[in-house]
Amino acid sequence: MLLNNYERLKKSIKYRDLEVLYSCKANNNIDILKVLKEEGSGLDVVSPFEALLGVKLGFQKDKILFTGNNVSNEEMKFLKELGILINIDSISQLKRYGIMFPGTDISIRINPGIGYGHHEYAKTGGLTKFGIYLNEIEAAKEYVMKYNLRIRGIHIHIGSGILQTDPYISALNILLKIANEFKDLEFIDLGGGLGIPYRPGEEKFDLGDFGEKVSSILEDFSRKHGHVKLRIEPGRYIVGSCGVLLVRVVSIKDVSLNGKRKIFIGVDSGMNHLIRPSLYGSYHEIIDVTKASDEKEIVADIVGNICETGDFLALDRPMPKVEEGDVLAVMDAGAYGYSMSSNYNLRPRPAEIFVDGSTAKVSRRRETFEDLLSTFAV
Ligand SMILES: Cc1ncc(COP(=O)(O)O)c(C=O)c1O
Ligand SMILES: N[C@@H](CCCC[NH3+])C(=O)O
Repeated sequence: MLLNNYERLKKSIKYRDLEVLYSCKANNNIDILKVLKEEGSGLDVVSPFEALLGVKLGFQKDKILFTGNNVSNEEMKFLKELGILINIDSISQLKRYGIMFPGTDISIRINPGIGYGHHEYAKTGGLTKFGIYLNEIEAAKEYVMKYNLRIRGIHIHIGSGILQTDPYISALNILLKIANEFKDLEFIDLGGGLGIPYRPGEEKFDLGDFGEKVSSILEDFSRKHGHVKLRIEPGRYIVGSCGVLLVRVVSIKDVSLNGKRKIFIGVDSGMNHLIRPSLYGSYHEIIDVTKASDEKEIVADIVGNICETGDFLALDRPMPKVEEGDVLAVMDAGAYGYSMSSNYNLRPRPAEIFVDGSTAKVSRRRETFEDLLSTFAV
């Protein structure tokens, strides 16, 4: 499934010079990273350790791009020493970079003024903290001249969980207008954000339409202004459908108050392992894999073991008659699941199992109490 998603996306864009930089914030499972590296993928990284991990795993350095936000001078120094290109996110960062590393290469993240995403929090274009705004470009050019910097690429990333092509085309057109103002650009980076259907019956992203439109715009641009490489930075699209979170039902509460009945299916996991439902109200399909039939008989909230009322994996969900001890599979948990998990309530994270055909291996072992204790100054 992983390779299918990767290949399908790559093949949909016919433009002759395409580079895919997998966005490893979606899922940093080491076996996934190894597979994608073997396929020739590059890496979109957003923190010094993501960059270091990419280098340690053997990703080509010139295929790793660091797109940080509120980046400190210490972090920039670390990345420069590692040999990773920095995609500059603000005028402040550009100025500080120029003083520290005059005469070197950069890329620039532009905020095209429009943002899209599956939730307000998943929009990164528009009035957000991300990127250099269109009305800051003149100032950016001045710093580029002053510090003799070379802009190798320009970049946008307008948001995450986008299911239509149009937002990409609007943003790309804005970016390409600006591209004319920079000489000898090596790449145009369209960012990531391609969505996947989470709900039954939800429409898929029309990859054919996306690929065709993006390719034709880029071909046209290259003909008029000289050749540029196209980069994209998908995360969710590649890994979202590949992951399943397995949880066990430990306790069922069937109660009523003021005439309203409520069934709580309590599991041994929660927002500490998959925060998307609590944070964005996101929907994940949940299947009782212990039951032979999926016939819906009850409506229940599927809740975790964390001390927060907002700790749920699903609300008012039609389910079969789940029993204590059953295992539930929370589907499409491959993107922003483990990578957004935490030790809240001092609960260890689960293991990660990498399944390849009929073989399975532990990619990351389950955390222990000793792991949690190891950072305490006891
Ligand atoms: C700069 C950048 N590129 C790529 C991505 C990947 O996004 P997605 O997983 O939605 O494809 C993100 C995350 O939103 C990002 O911040
Ligand atoms: N973490 C998000 C989206 C934001 C991605 C990072 N900018 C999700 O689960 O959908």
